[in-house]
Amino acid sequence: MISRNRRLRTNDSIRSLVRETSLTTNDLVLPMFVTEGDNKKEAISSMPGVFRQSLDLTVKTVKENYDLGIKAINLYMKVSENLKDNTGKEAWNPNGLMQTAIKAIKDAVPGIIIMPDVALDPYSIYGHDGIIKNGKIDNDSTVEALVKMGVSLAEAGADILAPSDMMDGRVLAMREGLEESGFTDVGILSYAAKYASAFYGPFRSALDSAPVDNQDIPADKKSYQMDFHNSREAIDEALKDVDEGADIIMIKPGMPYLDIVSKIRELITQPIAVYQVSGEYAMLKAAVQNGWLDNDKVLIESLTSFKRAGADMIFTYAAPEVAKLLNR
Ligand SMILES: NCC(=O)CCC(=O)O
Ligand SMILES: [Mg+2]
Repeated sequence: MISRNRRLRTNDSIRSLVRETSLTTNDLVLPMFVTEGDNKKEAISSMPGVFRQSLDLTVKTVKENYDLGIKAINLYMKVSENLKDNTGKEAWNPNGLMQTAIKAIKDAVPGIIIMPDVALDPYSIYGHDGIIKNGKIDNDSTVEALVKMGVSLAEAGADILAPSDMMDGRVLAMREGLEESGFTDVGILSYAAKYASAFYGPFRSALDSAPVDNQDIPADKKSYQMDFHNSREAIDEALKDVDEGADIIMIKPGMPYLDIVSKIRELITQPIAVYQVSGEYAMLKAAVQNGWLDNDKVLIESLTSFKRAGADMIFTYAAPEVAKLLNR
């Protein structure tokens, strides 16, 4: 034998020398759930270690995580039922929870990159990302609403808008809305390939935002989120969003969709984000709680696999504990 691959695996030093990818705190984006009120910290049972917090505690958590090296957060609001309707208009209330949260966090931690979620589902009585017309999710009126939401979040101080709704044409409309309002430096991270996935279950219970059971409206999000049987369609979605002005492209969920990450990596030059979604997080944590998997090892391995597939940044609920592991 001339070639022995094991030579370069002999010890830790040689392995680190030939390492092709590595995970650092620079890669991490922390998704956070904010709820109304003061001094509130509510556990989310299907997401061990993740909490819905009122804004005062959220600001503290952001500060702690910034000091650990986490430079970006992705925000989700849980608003009360009486603020929800079919238009989602609470989403662009200048004094709404999201707008207030962005201002308070920026004041306390000016260096943090705030990437608010842009979608109507937390504000929709139907739990859909769009406005319902004649029993269907109406694309174009939803896009108009999303532009209003996006501009209002930019006014509050958002750095990068993160539209997760999967309506067609919303990236271009949002880019134009931002330009016209003078927010030329506010970026767009588009959820370009977001699949209709069963892995979002724990997230929807965290925000109480699942599509409601009502025979007059669609029971699922399959008319706008992607069919998980497809991959060419994901490429088309990503290329379109790049053409429409997206600065960063998101692929979601993560672990079951690494083939998509790898394909899109070959085709675009823009940074790619991947989301380790609530169901992936829940799955790992459940096995850890049973003593079946080693927490630290599976977290690092699963997140590193996103980097290997081609991701530049990773949205993960485990960001705080992973940052601590990486800082050791
Ligand atoms: N825009 C956020 C989601 O759709 C769900 C994420 C998750 O399941 O973690
Ligand atoms: Mg699209």
